[in-house]
Amino acid sequence: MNEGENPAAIEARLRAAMPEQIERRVQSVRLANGRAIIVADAGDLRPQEREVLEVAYKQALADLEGVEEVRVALTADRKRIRIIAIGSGKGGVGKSTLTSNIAVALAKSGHKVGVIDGDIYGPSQPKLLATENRKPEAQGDKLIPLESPHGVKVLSMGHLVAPGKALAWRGPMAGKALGQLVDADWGDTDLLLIDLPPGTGDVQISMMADSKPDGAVLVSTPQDLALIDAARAGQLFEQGEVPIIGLVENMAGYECPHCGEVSDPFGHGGVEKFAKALEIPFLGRVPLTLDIRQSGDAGKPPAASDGESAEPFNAIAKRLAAWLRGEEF
Ligand SMILES: Nc1ncnc2c1ncn2[C@@H]1O[C@H](COP(=O)(O)OP(=O)(O)OP(=O)(O)O)[C@@H](O)[C@H]1O
Repeated sequence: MNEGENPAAIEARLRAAMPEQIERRVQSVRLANGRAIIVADAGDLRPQEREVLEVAYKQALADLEGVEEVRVALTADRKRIRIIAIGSGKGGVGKSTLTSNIAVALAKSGHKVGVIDGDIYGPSQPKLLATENRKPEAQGDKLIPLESPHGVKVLSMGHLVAPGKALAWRGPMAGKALGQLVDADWGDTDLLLIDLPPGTGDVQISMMADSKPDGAVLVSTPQDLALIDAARAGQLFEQGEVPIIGLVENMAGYECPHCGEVSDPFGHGGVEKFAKALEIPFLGRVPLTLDIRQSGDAGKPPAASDGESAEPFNAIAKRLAAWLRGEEF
C-alpha cells in the first residue's frame, strides 16, 4: 500500500482491480491491517451464485499490494428503489419533457435517478436525454441502463426497438416490455421516474399491478379537456391504490419573445384550482417557452442549466424530494 494513500484512493484502487460485473455490486470496500473487507449486494442471487461471487472477489484482490486477506460480507437486502409514475390522461401535454427535467433536477440535488420511458409506442426519452442511437447491453437476463450526459440513467423501448416496430404490439406484450425495463440492473439508483404513455389503457394497468409505484404525478395543461383526462388518469391511480403526489401545470403562460406580452394559449391557473377542488397537492407550474421546446429537441434539458429556465423544474423537484422524505410541501 502506498504510504499516505487515503481511504477513498484505497477504495478506488481495490474497486479498479475487480471485473465490472462484480464491482457494481460493491456497497463498500476498505483495507485495514492487510485485511480487505468487501460488503456487496447479493440480494438477487441464489446460494450457489453467492459462493461464486465470493470466490470472484477473493481472486480479484488476492494479488494486490497490501492485501493479505480478503473478507466478503454479502447482504441479502437489496435496496428498494422507489418508483414515481408520471402520467397524464391526454397526450402531448409535456409529460416526457417534465419527466426528463425533473429527473435531472433531482439528480442535481444528489438523488440517484433513473428514467424509464414507458411510452412504448412513441418513446421520446432517447432524444430528451441525449441517448439516441445507443443500445443498452445486457448482463445475464438484465438490461444495463444507459448513462445520459446529465447524470441520469435511462432505459427506453426506443433504445431497443427500431422506430415504429412496437406500434404493432398489443397491450400485454407492451406491459411485459415495460416490466423488463423496470427489472433492469439499476445499480445504485434510488429513484425511478416512469414516463407513462398517455391514457388509461392496458400498459398503465399492468404496470400498476407488476411494479407498483410509490406515487404518481399528474401532468396537465390548463385546458379543460386535458384536465378532464387528468382526472381520469387520477382515478386509474386511485383504483390501483397508488397515492397521487400532486398535479403539475404545464404550458402555462407564453411570453412573446418580441413584445414581452404574456398570453395564456391554454388558459392559466386552471390546474391549481382543479387540484384544490380535488384536494390534490399542486406541485408547480411550467411556462410555455421556446427554450423548453428547443432544448428538449436538442437533448439538453433546461433543468441541467443554471439559468432561469431550470427554476420551475427545480421547484417541482424540491417538492417531490420533500414528499419522498415524508415531509409536507
Ligand atoms: N413547457 C413547454 N414549453 C414549450 N414546449 C413544451 C413544453 N412542454 C412540452 N413542450 C413540447 O411539447 C411537445 C410535447 O411534449 P412531450 O413529448 O413532453 O409531451 P408528452 O405528454 O410526453 O407527449 P406524448 O403523449 O406524445 O408522449 C414537445 O415538442 C415538447 O418539446
